[in-house]
Amino acid sequence: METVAEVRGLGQGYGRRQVITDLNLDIQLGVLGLLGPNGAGKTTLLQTLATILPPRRGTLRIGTEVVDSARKARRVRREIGYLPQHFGYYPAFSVYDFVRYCAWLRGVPESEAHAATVAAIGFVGLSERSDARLKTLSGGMIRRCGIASAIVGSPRLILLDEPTVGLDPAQRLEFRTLIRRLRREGKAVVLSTHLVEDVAAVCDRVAVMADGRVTWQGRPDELAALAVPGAEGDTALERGYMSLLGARKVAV
Ligand SMILES: Nc1ncnc2c1ncn2[C@@H]1O[C@H](COP(=O)(O)OP(=O)(O)OP(=O)(O)O)[C@@H](O)[C@H]1O
Repeated sequence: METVAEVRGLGQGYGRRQVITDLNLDIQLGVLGLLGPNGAGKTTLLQTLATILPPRRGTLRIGTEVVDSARKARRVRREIGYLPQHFGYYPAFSVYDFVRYCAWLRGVPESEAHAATVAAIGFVGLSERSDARLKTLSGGMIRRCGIASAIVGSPRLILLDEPTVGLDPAQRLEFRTLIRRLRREGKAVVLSTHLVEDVAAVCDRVAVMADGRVTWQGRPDELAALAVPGAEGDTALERGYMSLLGARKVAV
């Protein structure tokens, strides 16, 4: 399986605070779920992969490029789509304006920007609302718009930080359909979430983070198989995940 991004020995932090320590991760084609308790470092890792935070230690490789300078970060950014947990937008922008602006930020060439914008808006099913102002859209439509902004220009690596927060059940099902389509189109998607059901529904692999490290990696069925008798959780995957977290607490 082709590796789209690779992190080796990553150290990351804010000021004097160390948040990620010696983290190693390979990101391959398909959908990787990133699970972990609050504060584990998931957002910090996604921001590093998005080349927003330069690694303090270790290396980040995107495609064939080792990203060790601002110039190289700019070069690979075209290949990366990032949807932050709380993404900002101008409420007066239309859907089209917003996605086109994101295409410009990503460096999509001007000659391709219109077609790329129209395609991304079509992908998330918002073509008929293309001229609607963002302030008139529902929360679910705003999220879809955010996904359009992350995929415009067809990046290979798509990083989604808790994209289903606040969505109703029907919108979450729609979201899963979009993720499955991205997988079919040969993308590498990293999905940070607290919703184990989303991982069970769409992820090929799971990485569990705790205290700034990846503490477990494998397939969802392998995570489910870690469940110990009497483990908390409503689904097999939740029971496996809770057992892993419990085991970690005992081990520390
Ligand atoms: N800008 C910042 N300045 C200082 N500390 C930060 C900053 N951003 C995050 N942190 C700290 O870094 C640690 C990791 O945060 P991060 O947001 O990466 O975790 P997370 O796994 O995404 O958490 P959550 O599930 O709550 O979103 C936390 O202890 C957090 O308080």
